[in-house]
Amino acid sequence: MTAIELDGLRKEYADVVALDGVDLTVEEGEVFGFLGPNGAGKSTTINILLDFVRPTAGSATVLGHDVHEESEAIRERIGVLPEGYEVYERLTGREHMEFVIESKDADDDPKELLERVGVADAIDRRAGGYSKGMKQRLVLAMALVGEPDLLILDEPTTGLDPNGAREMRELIREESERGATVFFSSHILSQVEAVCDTVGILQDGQLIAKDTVEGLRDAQGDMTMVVTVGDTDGIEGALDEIRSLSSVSGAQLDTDRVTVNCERDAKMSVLNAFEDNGIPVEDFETQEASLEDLFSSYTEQEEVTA
Ligand SMILES: Nc1ncnc2c1ncn2[C@@H]1O[C@H](COP(=O)(O)OP(=O)(O)OP(=O)(O)O)[C@@H](O)[C@H]1O
Repeated sequence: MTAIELDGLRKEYADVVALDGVDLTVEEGEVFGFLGPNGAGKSTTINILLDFVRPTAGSATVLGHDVHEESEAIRERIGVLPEGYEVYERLTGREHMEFVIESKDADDDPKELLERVGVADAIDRRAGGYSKGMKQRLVLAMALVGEPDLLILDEPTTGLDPNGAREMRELIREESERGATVFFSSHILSQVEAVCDTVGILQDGQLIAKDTVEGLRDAQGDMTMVVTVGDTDGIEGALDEIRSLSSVSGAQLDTDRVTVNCERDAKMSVLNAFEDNGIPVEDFETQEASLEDLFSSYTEQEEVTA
């Protein structure tokens, strides 16, 4: 069974098209990172999954259930950290947990879950006095109640300090190891890269890429090579030849290091071009595009072709 299935999902708000025909499948057990610039439609998608917002057209299922017709069945099996979550100011952390445990008919220990998110010390304090990050951790603990089959986390690391962000990554990994599917949106690409099996990039309401980070790199094709040369005499001739290779998009010399932007399979021809022109290669390293580079290259390409 698929964890999430979107089929031709469209959402219009007056004259704004927030989602423009999104097809997406997230398999059970996957850790899926949902990326996109501000206003791309990520929260709208999540709000449709949670039945907070109705789509204009298309359909969405979660764990095989229609998001609107069978929202109750879905609610029992998912855990959610929504955007703009709120806590009850007068209730303690423990009372929040007890409320969710009861409503989900679960038997979790409130303290244990609060320990997992690092706010067990404040278990008997009113949540109104929690800091922003503590509130977020509390809502996350509430999402973990009942070992949900699917966790939907909207920007889970916003508001967390670096330790909190690391703990969040660990928690996502633990939940995934338990067998849960995790679907989370984020702007913090390094976080996504560290934990996701698959990422989807949404832009202007359209899914413009869906792949593993490695797959996106392959599709993008480019990498950077930094070549250290033993001698720069006559290097201009070598650089001209390298720049004329169809698989090379640029080559720059800086003292004894040449930075070459090229396709991933061009490594040997670049190195040969140095040697053929009498320039000894002392060392070289390749730098893969980070998810950040891939993200900007995908979203900028779309802007150019739009
Ligand atoms: N209730 C609403 N009424 C009118 N327009 C809306 C509403 N909600 C969202 N939109 C519009 O739909 C588009 C998608 O917004 P959405 O919040 O889904 O994007 P997002 O990817 O979550 O952005 P961000 O990363 O900034 O949170 C935007 O143009 C936004 O202005």
